[in-house]
Amino acid sequence: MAPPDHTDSGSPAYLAGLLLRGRDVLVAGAGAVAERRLERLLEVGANVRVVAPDATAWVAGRAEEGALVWHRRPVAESDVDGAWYVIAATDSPEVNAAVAAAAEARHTFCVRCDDARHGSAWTPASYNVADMTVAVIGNRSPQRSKAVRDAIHRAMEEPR
Ligand SMILES: C[C@@]1(CC(=O)O)c2cc3[nH]c(cc4nc(cc5[nH]c(cc(n2)[C@H]1CCC(=O)O)[C@@](C)(CC(=O)O)[C@@H]5CCC(=O)O)C(CC(=O)O)=C4CCC(=O)O)c(CCC(=O)O)c3CC(=O)O
Ligand SMILES: NC(=O)C1=CN([C@@H]2O[C@H](COP(=O)(O)OP(=O)(O)OC[C@H]3O[C@@H](n4cnc5c(N)ncnc54)[C@H](O)[C@@H]3O)[C@@H](O)[C@H]2O)C=CC1
Repeated sequence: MAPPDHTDSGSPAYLAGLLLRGRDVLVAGAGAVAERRLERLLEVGANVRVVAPDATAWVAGRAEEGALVWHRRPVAESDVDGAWYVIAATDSPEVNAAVAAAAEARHTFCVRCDDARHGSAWTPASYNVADMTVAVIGNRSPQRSKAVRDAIHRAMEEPR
């Protein structure tokens, strides 16, 4: 089910703060995009399973030290079983579509990195400081969200 393209106010995404500590998260694909999202998932303590034939050196390193589990093979629909949250970040639109469909069938939120409208969650541009996270989300406008996030970051650092 595709989200609406726009609303009368704000992003079409409903922002929620997911508490993923100790919860199972599936990341399909282990390239640059997956890596960017994995950093934060590990910071918040999610139990991450990565499924991908190849991974970046950073992902392989985190797997080696036990920070996440890396299954070195193509993803299967059954990998979605048990996950609270899914990121479909392979470089194959067909594979991402199959992962997103498996997540939809299980009522599990899924970010589809190649075709956001056919996923059920989006990743904000974020910034973390002490016990505070700033997250900005637009309407498939990551560059604009990044710019707003950076502006907020600068404002937070200005002396009062
Ligand atoms: C909708 C969303 C869904 C989601 O993936 O979660 C989405 C979708 C898509 N992004 C695409 C492209 C790029 N996205 C980035 C970067 C970021 N993308 C992020 C979020 C989101 N991206 C979600 C909500 C965004 C919003 O607020 O509106 C950020 C903020 C967060 C993060 O990724 O961690 C992060 C900045 C992180 C930071 O710097 O902190 C770059 C690189 C860059 O900018 O450096 C590029 C390549 C250059 C370009 O095209 O701009 C494509 C086309 C893919 C294709 O070609 O196949 C799609 C697909 C589509 O729109 O359907
Ligand atoms: N949403 C966003 O912010 C952005 C999204 N993209 C999209 O994300 C996709 C991925 O980008 P990158 O990480 O740069 O690609 P990449 O080429 O660096 O990595 C692709 C990953 O997918 C894995 N993979 C391939 N087939 C698979 C399968 N059957 N099962 C499991 N894993 C499989 C590969 O092993 C590899 O780890 C791009 O093709 C593009 O469509 C690109 C830039 C930003």
